Amino acid sequence: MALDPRFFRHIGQSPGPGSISSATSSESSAFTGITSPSVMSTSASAVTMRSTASSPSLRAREGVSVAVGPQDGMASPSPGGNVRVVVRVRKFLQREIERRAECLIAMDPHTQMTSLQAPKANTGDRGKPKSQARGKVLEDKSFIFDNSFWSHDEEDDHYAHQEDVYNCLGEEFLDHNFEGYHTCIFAYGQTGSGKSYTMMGTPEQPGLIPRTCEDLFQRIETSPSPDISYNVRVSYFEVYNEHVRDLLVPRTDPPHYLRIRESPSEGPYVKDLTELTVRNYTELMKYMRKGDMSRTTASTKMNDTSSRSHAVFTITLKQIHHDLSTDETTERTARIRLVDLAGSERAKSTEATGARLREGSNINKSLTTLGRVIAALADSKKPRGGRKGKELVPYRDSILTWLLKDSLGGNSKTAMIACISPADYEETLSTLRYADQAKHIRTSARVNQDHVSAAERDQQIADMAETIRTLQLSVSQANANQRATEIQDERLEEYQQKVEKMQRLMEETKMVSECKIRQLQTENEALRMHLKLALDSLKNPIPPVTLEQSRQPSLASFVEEEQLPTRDQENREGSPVDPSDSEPELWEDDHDEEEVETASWDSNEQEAYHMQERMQDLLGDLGVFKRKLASDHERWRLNDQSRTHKRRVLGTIAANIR
Ligand SMILES: Nc1ncnc2c1ncn2[C@@H]1O[C@H](COP(=O)(O)OP(=O)(O)OP(=O)(O)O)[C@@H](O)[C@H]1O
Repeated sequence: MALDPRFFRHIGQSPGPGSISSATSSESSAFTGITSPSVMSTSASAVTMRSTASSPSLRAREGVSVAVGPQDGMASPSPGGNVRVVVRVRKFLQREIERRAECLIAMDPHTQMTSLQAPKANTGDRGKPKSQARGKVLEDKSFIFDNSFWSHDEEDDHYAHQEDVYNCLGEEFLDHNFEGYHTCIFAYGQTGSGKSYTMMGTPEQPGLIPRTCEDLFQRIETSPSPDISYNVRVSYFEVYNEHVRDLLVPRTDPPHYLRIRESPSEGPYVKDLTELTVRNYTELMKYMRKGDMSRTTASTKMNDTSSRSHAVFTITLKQIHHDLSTDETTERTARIRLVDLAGSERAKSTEATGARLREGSNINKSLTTLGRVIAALADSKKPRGGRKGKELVPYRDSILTWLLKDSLGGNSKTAMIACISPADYEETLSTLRYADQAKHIRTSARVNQDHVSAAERDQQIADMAETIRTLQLSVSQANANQRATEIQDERLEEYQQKVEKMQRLMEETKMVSECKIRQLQTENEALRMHLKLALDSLKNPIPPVTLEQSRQPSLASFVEEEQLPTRDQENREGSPVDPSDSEPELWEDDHDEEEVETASWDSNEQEAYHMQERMQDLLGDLGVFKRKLASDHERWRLNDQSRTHKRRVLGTIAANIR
């Protein structure tokens, strides 16, 4: 570990204490890049090898001048460096022990060589180095990397613990961050090969990310210069099924995905990504764990807690140094990107179906693109500077490569940790080939430093104050507009409620009216019938049958007798009529009957007449009622039209307001 030499020079002090992470951590280990005791003992050849790989570590240590680079307010240039590539093999997992898997990996701590042995066809074939698989000849392969971390058997001397990986790689990269470089460390490998273990680790065995965070705050807290102030911010996102999701905000259903934008100075970035300022290690870890919990993982046949997404944890370190004597400020910004990629997987091995299968195919797709990007960047014969060259690197073919564009081939010191399983020939060979290609990638890291004079700073402050004022104005304007919109919305809602209520009322009234009409129509019909019957019976009176029988002869006799008295009178004209001979009773009776009949006719006629009069009145009333109903209907129809019109107008107002 080393603190920024420029700052030490400024205050004339030596670097602070070493990393708290490891007792084996020391300047010598950082120089050699080898920290486990056994590896340290064989450091000579390793040093030679890493020197030729032009690792960022050596450049940074030699390049103290970088830290005191040009004071012109521009980022200082630095020669390009190759991507640093390390490989780590894990121990056997339970399922591999159970199937008595054979370890196909060997690592030489002297040369940092990783060898992959072809699997034997059967146990009797021990001597034969070659075997056949699907028509292909499987051969032993060897690769040399910047570091080969042997984490297979803890009993071995050169076993690499979590802290060894950090001391060898993480610590050195943190040095670069304090020097003002952007860095990126990403773990690559097949599913279940140990990427998350290396990057995150477990609470008992913390990985590279927590160790980097811890060391970062250790360095800040023990910073010897009071003139330097630090600002640390973190963000954490995942790329899942080709979508970006913020891991520092609670999960939502449906998930909220973020968009990617590109700025001319910063390259591609995630828009609206949460970036939190952190003051200490505890706070930072809290956010990291929160993000970790939110990350998409699932159990597969190959790994109980398989990461189904690529996770990108970013720490932005800003160092502001103010020189009291000149009243000048120097700002250094470094971005520490720590990436835990999802593992490549074979559907056949994972036996995934449904969502898992879809995830797996998306993971493979983006990793294939990463492979093509690495291949394009590693092919030094192809020009990369011009327009033509840019088009050759397929960054945009996946979200992952698009977002890592700067880290893979731009302003960053980058390391790849290739994680391999000890007993999977084909997958391991593929990973080692990827890693081998990545060694050839050269990035163009530069110190991100801004030098600001007192006058420039004052101008910046004035500009910022102006921007803040404008923003405040637009915020208050927006607030006012929002309030007005809210009031309009409330009114609109109120009005709509009233309209609905009115509509309901009218519908109810209409129903009652319809019911009344039906009743009146029935009554009217009944009255019509009644009247018709009454008139019919008046016009054609039909006497009751009994009355008809008794009254028929009497009527006949009545007619006869009506004529008789005339003759009798004629006969009796000369002779006195015996009053006793006359039939006065009969005459009286007949006369009474006639009178009764006439009276009854009169009263029936009267009754019919009254009834007719009443019917006329009722029909008249009905006509009035019908006319009233028709006018009510017309009124409602007009109201309905005006309501529709009002609604339309209000709708247009609301839409205009929004
Ligand atoms: N160096 C190691 N030492 C001990 N255990 C390890 C080591 N590396 C990996 N493991 C164990 O192997 C298993 C798989 O590791 P891990 O989850 O890190 O794989 P991965 O590459 O991240 O997988 P995926 O891509 O599916 O997420 C875990 O149980 C982990 O604890």
